[in-house]
Amino acid sequence: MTRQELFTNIKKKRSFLCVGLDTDITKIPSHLHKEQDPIFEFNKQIIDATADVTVAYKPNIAFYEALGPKGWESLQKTLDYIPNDIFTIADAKRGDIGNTSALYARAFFEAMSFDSITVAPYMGRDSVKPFLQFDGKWVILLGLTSNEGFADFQNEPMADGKKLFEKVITTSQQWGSADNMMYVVGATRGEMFKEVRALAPEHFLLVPGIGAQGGDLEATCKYGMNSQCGLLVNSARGIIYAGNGVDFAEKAKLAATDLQQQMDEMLEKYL
Ligand SMILES: O=c1ccn([C@@H]2O[C@H](COP(=O)(O)O)[C@@H](O)[C@H]2O)c(=O)[nH]1
Repeated sequence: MTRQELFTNIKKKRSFLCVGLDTDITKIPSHLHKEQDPIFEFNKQIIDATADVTVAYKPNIAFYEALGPKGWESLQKTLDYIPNDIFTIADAKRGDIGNTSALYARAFFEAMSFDSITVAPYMGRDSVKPFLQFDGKWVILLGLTSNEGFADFQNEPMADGKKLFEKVITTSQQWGSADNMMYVVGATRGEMFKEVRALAPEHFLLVPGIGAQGGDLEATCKYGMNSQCGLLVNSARGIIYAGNGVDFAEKAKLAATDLQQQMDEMLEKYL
């Protein structure tokens, strides 16, 4: 999917919502356990309930690989079920020496057909570039993460006075462009979106941290939105576990629609 197609979907749905499919077998409603593949059945119902207000789905791979081969099967079925016009993100946070990264890329872009993958940048250029060799696919580099520990390294000044996340964002622009690279910036980072936008005005940002982590949608949009919206805002637990009974999908739909309506207002205000 191209940047323009992503923006067209955002305008059409008045939404830049990314639903996180962080499906935990211990948290899904008990009535689903009688199904042959409870994880897929849960995801299927979540997708049916939220697809009309959603522009991206982001399964976090940990939730699937923790279940072994059966988890990978549920992931593949989920990916196949997501409508073609919705952007897919493998939140896998991969990255290794070049030949290994090349195989991670094949796993998620060829064996599975995700549109994008999250990549940890800290092994540098040869660990990231293999993911950028696939036409129409995207790398989403960790920039400024949503968790408390972001301050340990990402926000630390380096010898040249630049913070590590600034260095990641500027240097990585030599490897890819706004048409095949995005950055992860947490919704908990507030005004720091200004610093990110000064360095990457055109790139899309994947923004986790809304909902369960208490991130701020208004600040994210005020400081982070660009002329093509430039934001994919993720919520997982806040949507998929909005309910825990037989009506879990309806509750998820309400939570997703509530967020979409706030996004509609943000688009009106800041785009
Ligand atoms: O900085 C980051 C990077 C990734 N994540 C991931 O996003 C979701 C957030 O889930 P919620 O339930 O909406 O909190 C999850 O998959 C994280 O691994 C992040 O939170 N922060």
